[in-house]
Amino acid sequence: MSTNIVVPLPLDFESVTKLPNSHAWTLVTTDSDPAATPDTVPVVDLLCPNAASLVRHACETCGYVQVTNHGVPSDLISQAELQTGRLFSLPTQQKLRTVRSPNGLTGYGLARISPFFSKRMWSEGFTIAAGSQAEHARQLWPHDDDDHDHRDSFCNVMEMYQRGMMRLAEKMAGLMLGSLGITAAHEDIKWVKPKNGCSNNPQGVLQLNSYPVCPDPTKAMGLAPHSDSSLLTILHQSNGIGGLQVKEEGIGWVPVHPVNGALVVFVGDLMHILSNGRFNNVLHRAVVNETHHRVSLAYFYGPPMDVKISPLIDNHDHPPLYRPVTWQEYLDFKATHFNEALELIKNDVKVM
Ligand SMILES: C=C1C[C@]23C[C@@]1(O)CC[C@H]2[C@@]12CCC[C@@](C)(C(=O)O1)[C@H]2[C@@H]3C(=O)O
Ligand SMILES: O=C(O)CCC(=O)C(=O)O
Ligand SMILES: [Fe+2]
Repeated sequence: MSTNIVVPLPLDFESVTKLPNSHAWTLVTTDSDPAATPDTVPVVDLLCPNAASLVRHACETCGYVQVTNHGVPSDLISQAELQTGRLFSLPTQQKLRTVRSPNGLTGYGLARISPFFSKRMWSEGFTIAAGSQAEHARQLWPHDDDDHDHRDSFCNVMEMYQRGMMRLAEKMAGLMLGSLGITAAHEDIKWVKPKNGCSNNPQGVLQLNSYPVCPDPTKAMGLAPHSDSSLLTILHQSNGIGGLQVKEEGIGWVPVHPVNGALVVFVGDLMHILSNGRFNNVLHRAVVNETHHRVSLAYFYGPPMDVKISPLIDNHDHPPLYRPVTWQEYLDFKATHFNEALELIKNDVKVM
């Protein structure tokens, strides 16, 4: 006997003129409170000689940093944003051909954290991993003629974008870990710089997010508060259209305005574990607006799926806070326990 699991689908946003009750959250403040502006916006030029210590400071305090001179061509980023906009502007029926299966990783659908909230989010997502763009593009554009061109340009751009992101992610991982005195020579993180032909490679997952224009942004939530499960996440957000916010201790939700040419790098849960709690896996969310369709491209970088991650800086004064975990195990905890996942892998603290 087969069980039919019903996957909740994103709304057909274009056909909606009034915020449905299913999507109405209790007041989401979208305006930035001037008092809630951080003292320093962490923007680091990666060509600057003291980039590593600036990155380290940002990771320890804010948990994110905006990087410039990152080496990813601006033209490639614009192309990827354009292709993302084009994908989400397809008719709903066409996007639904690639809908993510209940236990699947890739394809079109709601944010995975949706089941943890009683209200729906005002967004749709599309996940790409390990070359999945080719199969999805065939489903999205199945015909020859014009479809063929759309298919090719989508696949080429997404492939190049993932390659650029992987390169930058490796650079950022090296900088972050190096700033803590952990180098690639360390036995436990040899996979950060894999040798040619080595099969134990780091993994990348590309998540395309779309936040359609919303009739009542003060009551809608684009993407609910979460931290990322990755080691680090590289985010590009539409130029000039804000929406990303981070939670600052003692302040509240603070906007992260897009900086022209910069990419946002978040400390993920696995980096928080590796750094034995020193790097802040910052809580963040996305809010929506009434006039502009916003897209973002989030690249999640993590270790090879079967590699155990455990705190690398521990000493007598700071015993390891967490027990070893693979990315896959951690994603499974996250899928069942969401923001409590880290608690599940905490070592018992013995109170004397
Ligand atoms: C590698 C991954 C991180 C992610 C789960 C996923 O398997 C692919 C989508 C990612 C995403 C994007 C939106 C926020 C988030 C919490 C979610 O629901 O899906 C993240 C996941 C994560 O970091 O745990
Ligand atoms: O769209 C954004 O600004 C945030 C996206 C995000 O946090 C994510 O995809 O994990
Ligand atoms: Fe995120």
